[in-house]
Amino acid sequence: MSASIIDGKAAAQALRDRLAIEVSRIDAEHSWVPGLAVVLVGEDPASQVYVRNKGKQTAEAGMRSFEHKLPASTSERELLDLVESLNRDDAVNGILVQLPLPEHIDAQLVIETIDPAKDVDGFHPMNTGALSNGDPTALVPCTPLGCLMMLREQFPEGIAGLNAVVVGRSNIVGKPMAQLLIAESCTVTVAHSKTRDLPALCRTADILVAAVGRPEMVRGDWVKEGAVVIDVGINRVQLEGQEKARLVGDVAFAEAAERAKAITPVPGGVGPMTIACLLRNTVVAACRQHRVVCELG
Ligand SMILES: Nc1nc(=O)c2c([nH]1)NC[C@@H]1CN(c3ccc(C(=O)N[C@@H](CCC(=O)O)C(=O)O)cc3)C=[N+]21
Repeated sequence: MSASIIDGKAAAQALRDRLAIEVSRIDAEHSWVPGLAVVLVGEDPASQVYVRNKGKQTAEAGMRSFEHKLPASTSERELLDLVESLNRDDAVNGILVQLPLPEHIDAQLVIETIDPAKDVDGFHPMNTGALSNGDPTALVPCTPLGCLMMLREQFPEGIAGLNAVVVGRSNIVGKPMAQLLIAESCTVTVAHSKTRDLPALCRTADILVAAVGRPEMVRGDWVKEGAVVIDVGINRVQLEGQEKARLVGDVAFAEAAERAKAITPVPGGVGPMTIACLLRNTVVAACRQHRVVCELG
């Protein structure tokens, strides 16, 4: 089998097109547009590029974008004060504080200070709890939500009853991905660094999600024939004798593509969908805050 390549860029564009239509409808009917605040502490160049892309795509969808760039020396108290002022700002419907934060700042405390109704990352315990309770009003973390949207497209007959293996148990991807798949009635196994015979476990997966942050760790012979493979990894690897770093996923793409039915590439797979889902969560959050109906499902 030779896999079809799941076009995350196109899927993200299609979602952003729907969002733009919804935003212009809201503007016409209610005279407001959703606003997203992104907070970046420190000057990590990769993070800066990523924040710039988010700002651009937010504006392209007709939404308001508020960027707050703070120096790495910002104190925890100053950051908490900013978050609290964004919580009170009616023009701000979604708040994202870019992670990781400098070591002198307690990231969990910052997350718990964000108003759960504006927590478009879905990292607040109120939202993680709601997701694990199967509460449809939970704001769901963007990366797993994007993965689920792409998975659904691959299975017109539905994913209920399929075996899903999630490799990685992080709070931002592995755990919420597992919760979403449980809610979809998959049979879910979460694997991690202590898992015994990971290759054999992965070979049981109809749906294989790799979210470990180790370049090309998942090999081709770990993939069941006809499986759908979602590669969440975005690893920058510096090749000898080459100037620019190359982006690779957590899956050895060429090998896996020989056995999978479909697979996401890196770049151009999960990453673009993550940003589109952030915008989607912002529109959904804004509609709830204004108590208007949102036509995004
Ligand atoms: N509070 C918080 N929420 C996040 O969602 C969050 C965060 N912090 N910190 C950083 C990570 C990273 N992340 C990415 C999203 C999209 C791409 C993306 O679009 N990548 C492109 C390639 C970009 C490139 O070329 O570098 C792609 O995969 O095609 C990458 C990385 C969200 N994160």
